[in-house]
Amino acid sequence: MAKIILAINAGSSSVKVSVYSYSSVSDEPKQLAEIQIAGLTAPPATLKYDRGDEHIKDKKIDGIQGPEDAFEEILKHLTSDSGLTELQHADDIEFACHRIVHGADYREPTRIDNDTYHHLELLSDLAPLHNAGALDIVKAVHKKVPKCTNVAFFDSMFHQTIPEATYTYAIDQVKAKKNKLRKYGFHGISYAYISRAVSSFLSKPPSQVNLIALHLGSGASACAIKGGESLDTTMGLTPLSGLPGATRSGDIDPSLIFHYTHDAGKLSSSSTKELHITTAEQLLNKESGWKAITGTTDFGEISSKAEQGDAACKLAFDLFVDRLVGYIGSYFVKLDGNVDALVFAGGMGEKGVQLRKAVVNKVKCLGFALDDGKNGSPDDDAVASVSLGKGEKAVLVCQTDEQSEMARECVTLADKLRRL
Ligand SMILES: Nc1ncnc2c1ncn2[C@@H]1O[C@H](COP(=O)(O)OP(=O)(O)O)[C@@H](O)[C@H]1O
Ligand SMILES: CC(=O)OP(=O)(O)O
Ligand SMILES: [Mg+2]
Repeated sequence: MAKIILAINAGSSSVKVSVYSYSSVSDEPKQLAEIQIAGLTAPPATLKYDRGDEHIKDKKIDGIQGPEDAFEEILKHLTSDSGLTELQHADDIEFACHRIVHGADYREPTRIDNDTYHHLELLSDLAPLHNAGALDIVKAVHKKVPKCTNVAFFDSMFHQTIPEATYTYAIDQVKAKKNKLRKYGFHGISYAYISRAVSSFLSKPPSQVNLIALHLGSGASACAIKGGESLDTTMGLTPLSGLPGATRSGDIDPSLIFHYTHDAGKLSSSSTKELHITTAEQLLNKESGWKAITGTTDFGEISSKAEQGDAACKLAFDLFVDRLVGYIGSYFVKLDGNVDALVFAGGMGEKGVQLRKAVVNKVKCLGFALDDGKNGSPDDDAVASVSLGKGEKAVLVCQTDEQSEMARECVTLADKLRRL
């Protein structure tokens, strides 16, 4: 009988869940449905639901308080859809795969039992604004689907191959090791998907493919991928560093926080019993980025207003292009100029026509060039080329899919995860 996997992606502003079935561990999981609640930080949230090729629902939804609420609403929708015959009762779910942003030194997908749960809770201090929401969903699954096996997939896992000189911060090494202060890197589930999908598109094994990959969503990062493995990435100890995001500052001079507010080190009003965040973390993570410069977190809106001459939007747009081309240049050198493709992914990477144009224009000197026609409407496949011709290095758009990456890995590991 077919077994059901739920793959749950708790992002900073959305909860996305895909439903898969599989019969044996040698199967590719088959996607049955995809549902998401987005806009959690800018209510009212929106719910989108697709089953197979059918678009079932797209509506605004009130009263969603956070990720746990969003998940319960999603589960209710899935189990009450009579068209989704494979999932009529929550107990039909064998595995729930959870995207956990910070896994510190976890090196592989891990079954979540009581001990792992508490260990992950302790890690929340390293990613105070990310892990807590995902753990709330783990709790909700435990309550609503007690028979299913919860498995943690870590965003940080893909970056274990980053060399020591790259992941080390130039601070006291005893304190650094004791407190686990180093670059971890995130969006790794997405980069694993991108590396595999692009290698298959280029008809080469991942071990022979070098990429500069850009995951540009509410949180944005870049990654240098060498032979299918992470060589460097822009996020660090937490997802705050590197590129700016919807509400995140990205890299700043660390001294800036002492000039920003005298209360920077005090606990912020968002702190709760489980969550300890300072005013500085609150400001730089939640009240910076596009929201601070333009008043909106929607980069689509920022891009069109920038074109119409809105000064704040133009500043945000140009600032992002500036940071992006800086990292592309740096990673091009780190990869010795052997780059098979520059890959755009994530909401802004996939939909940001103007953004891709501005970035690729600036990195022409590295051998990248865009086909304006293809860039305006890329093919709807997992990977589409938007580059000019065969002479130039490839520029690709990848519709990254963290849920499918987790489900695929879960099927491969199913026997081991069940036995543990
Ligand atoms: N047409 C567009 N052009 C550029 N960016 C867009 C466009 N439409 C949506 N976006 C951006 O995509 C982001 C969402 O990306 P996504 O990867 O789904 O985010 P998340 O981090 O929540 O997973 C939105 O915050 C928005 O800024
Ligand atoms: C790691 C991270 O920033 O994730 P998201 O983009 O979902 O916020
Ligand atoms: Mg995301």
